[in-house]
Amino acid sequence: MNKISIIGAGRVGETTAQILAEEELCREVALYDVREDAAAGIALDIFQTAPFFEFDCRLRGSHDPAVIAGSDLVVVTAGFPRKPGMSRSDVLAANVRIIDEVTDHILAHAPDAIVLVVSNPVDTLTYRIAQRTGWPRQRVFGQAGVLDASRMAAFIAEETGFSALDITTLVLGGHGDTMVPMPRYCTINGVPVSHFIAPDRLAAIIDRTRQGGAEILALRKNSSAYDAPAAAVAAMVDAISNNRRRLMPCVAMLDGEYGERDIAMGVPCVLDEQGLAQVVELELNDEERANFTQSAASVRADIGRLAELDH
Ligand SMILES: NC(=O)C1=CN([C@@H]2O[C@H](COP(=O)(O)OP(=O)(O)OC[C@H]3O[C@@H](n4cnc5c(N)ncnc54)[C@H](O)[C@@H]3O)[C@@H](O)[C@H]2O)C=CC1
Ligand SMILES: O=C([O-])CC(=O)C(=O)O
Repeated sequence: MNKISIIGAGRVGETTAQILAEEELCREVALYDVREDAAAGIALDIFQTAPFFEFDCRLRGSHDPAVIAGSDLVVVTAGFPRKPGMSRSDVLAANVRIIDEVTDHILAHAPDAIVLVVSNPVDTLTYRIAQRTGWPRQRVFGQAGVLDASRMAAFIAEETGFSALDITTLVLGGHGDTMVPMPRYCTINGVPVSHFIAPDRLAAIIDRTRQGGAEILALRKNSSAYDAPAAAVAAMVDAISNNRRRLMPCVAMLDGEYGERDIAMGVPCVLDEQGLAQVVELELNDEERANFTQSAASVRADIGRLAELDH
């Protein structure tokens, strides 16, 4: 991939830029932020790590949105993070204005790009960008489940003592308290986690996963999580940039899959160089189905607020 832009050079944006450059996932990373000179300073600072991390990817930052021109992929990390005690939905009204402005910059300067949305509430803002651009779901999708699954994997590694490398997890649904961890699909090198973890301990891990973002927020206090979120974004970018056809949970626009339509939420998808190549439909059991439906209802409540915010 030639050029990847990051809109919003805050904590998640900056950390993502560093990983994309270090891993040489493209030839150029462009950073755009409304804060005067901030993106330029961050790009320069990261480029000056090139001799240490041995990369020759270029970085450029600006408060002129034209810096994103010609991007193959745009990562959207602009917007307010929540503060302790808030839900992600509490920043919807503030962030939808930012996201609309950002979308117009993408339409104007990067009309052929794939858009990877990170800003919260990510399901609703992915939906918003899909609506405003009118682009197919293949090119507009969001990051949530890759991060949520990595948290669940960390908790399982702590609980069992097994290497995090051997743990596979899956989290679907909206990126909120109603997210849907899928223990039936969680294994340690193919062995179901239920073989190693008692039901009450597994229930506690599921609950902790649902609260994973709030746990970091409560500890960091001045910011929400950004190291693992940036790594999750970079993993998705790597799948796209290297045409890997990886199976990853993505915030995808649904068109009847899982019984839902006109909504964006987390489902397993195949990522390749075109973006979101395919939504994979799993057979859900009764409990998973009930949880997924409840999660869809909560995302839909936020999507319903978009119309009110337009007035
Ligand atoms: N989907 C996910 O899994 C995750 C989502 N997030 C979300 O990502 C967003 C960013 O989080 P942080 O980087 O921690 O916040 P931050 O406050 O460090 O950075 C946000 C950046 O957006 C910029 N910005 C604001 N309005 C803009 C505009 N109109 N155009 C361009 N840039 C603009 C700000 O100047 C700031 O630099 C938040 O909404 C947060 O909730 C964070 C972690 C995980
Ligand atoms: O918790 C937050 O607000 C940020 C986020 O989405 C996460 O870390 O999962």
